[in-house]
Amino acid sequence: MRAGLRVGLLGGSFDPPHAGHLHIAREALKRFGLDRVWWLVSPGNPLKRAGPAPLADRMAAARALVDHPAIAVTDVEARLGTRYTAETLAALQAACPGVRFTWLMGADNLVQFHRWERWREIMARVPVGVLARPGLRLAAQTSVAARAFAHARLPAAESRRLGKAAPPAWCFVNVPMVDLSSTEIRARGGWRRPVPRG
Ligand SMILES: Nc1ncnc2c1ncn2[C@@H]1O[C@H](COP(=O)(O)OP(=O)(O)OP(=O)(O)O)[C@@H](O)[C@H]1O
Ligand SMILES: O=C(O)c1ccc[n+]([C@@H]2O[C@H](COP(=O)([O-])O)[C@@H](O)[C@H]2O)c1
Repeated sequence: MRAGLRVGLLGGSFDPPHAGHLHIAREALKRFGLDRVWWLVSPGNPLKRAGPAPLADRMAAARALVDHPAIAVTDVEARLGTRYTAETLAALQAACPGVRFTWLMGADNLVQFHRWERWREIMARVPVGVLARPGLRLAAQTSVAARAFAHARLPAAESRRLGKAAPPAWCFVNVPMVDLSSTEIRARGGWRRPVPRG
């Protein structure tokens, strides 16, 4: 992989993937000055008790949805055997020296970011790009992590510098919002989990 390539990592359960994911991935490419976005389809969020649908189903649905040449769908965490984001980043940085990774997330995840394993290490490893999500813009910007790293916040007007900024650096961008969530899609039966056999 080309040294200096700027890769945004959008981790998620994608249970199921939806237009909101695609929207923020496209916005992140533009707003944060990235060359690529990789979706990291998670084997399972360490903070969620209920397991998601099988990884193969979520990967297939994500691949069917993504239609952009700079956005790739990956099962990197399953391949690396990592579950926590801090571990995943350490392994990716060791495997791809020279690639500049940026962690991407919706505003909801910044609200609870301080509960993630070794979250300060994540901030020290990579720039973090946060994208607006309906109803969560204020909560994100006043969250524990936002306050702890107020000194490392890049103004939205300079968001295109994020992809090559030295960490710690984070930026919140107020992009147009898509009001969709996997929870809502599951609740209306829009994602059929395979029925377990036996
Ligand atoms: N509509 C959206 N707007 C902004 N960010 C989003 C949106 N949907 C998902 N994201 C972000 O994408 C990443 C992966 O999200 P995830 O796969 O958990 O989807 P979700 O819709 O939030 O799922 P769930 O409802 O099950 O929590 C997270 O960082 C999340 O904040
Ligand atoms: O590392 C952690 O402690 C941690 C805690 C919660 C969520 N994450 C990651 O955040 C991403 C979004 O998770 P989710 O389930 O909200 O889609 C996904 O990549 C998870 O692995 C990571």
